Amino acid sequence: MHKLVLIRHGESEWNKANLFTGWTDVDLTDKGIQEAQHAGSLLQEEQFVFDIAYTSYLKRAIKTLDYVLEEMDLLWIPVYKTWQLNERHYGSLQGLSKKTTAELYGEEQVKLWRRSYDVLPPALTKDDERYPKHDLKYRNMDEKLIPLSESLKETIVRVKDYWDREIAPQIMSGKNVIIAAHGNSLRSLIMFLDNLSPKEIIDLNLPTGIPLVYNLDDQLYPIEKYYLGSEKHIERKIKQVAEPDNIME
Ligand SMILES: O=C(O)[C@H](O)COP(=O)(O)O
Repeated sequence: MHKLVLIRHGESEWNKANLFTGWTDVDLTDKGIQEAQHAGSLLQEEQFVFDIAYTSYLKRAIKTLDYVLEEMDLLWIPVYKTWQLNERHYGSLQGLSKKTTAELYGEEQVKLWRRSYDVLPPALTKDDERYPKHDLKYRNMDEKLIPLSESLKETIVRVKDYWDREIAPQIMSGKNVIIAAHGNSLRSLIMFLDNLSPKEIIDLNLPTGIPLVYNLDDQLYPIEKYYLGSEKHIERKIKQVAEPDNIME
């Protein structure tokens, strides 16, 4: 049996402000730091040990992983960063308030943008300052791969490609892996791990900073999965993510 742990980054500045974030590189809030540290201490208490870690190019996920590994005294393990684990690109919604967007376009439309499998958020144009090519991090990236907007469907393609090439072989070879990433890049991973349908994925919402543990068989099919932490607290956090009006605390 193989163990895999997924963790969505702790609360970010833009989670707190209720803004569409996507590839915008915003920092953790103090609460987000505490969530990450708490996740690390839970994993430590439960005697998890990791051999290798993966994260995105975005500091909210990178720092979450760092706080987790620091709590576990595992800062020395190899950490691989990739744009392929970045949050789904939210196109020209990035920077807009989720609440105001719902008032302008209606809650149904916002739910489609946020949770449907294949509805694309409105795209950026290449002269927009939010276009990733203007960001140093992506300067060596093949322009054909740089998104102007992504639905979950597109996000899954790049997450699955990285999973198949890099992560799955490490797990198969016996390594314990932790992945610190984002609400929708992790929903993508979960969609293919759990073999969810486009209808089933709509209702999956990931809380910030809570470790999700998978026990996988030799073919990497899930045998069991569970969140670490108090059930009531986790349910409340999931609800906040699911309902736009409750995202603000
Ligand atoms: O990019 C964002 O705004 C968040 O990380 C995820 O947002 P969502 O829960 O609205 O998809």
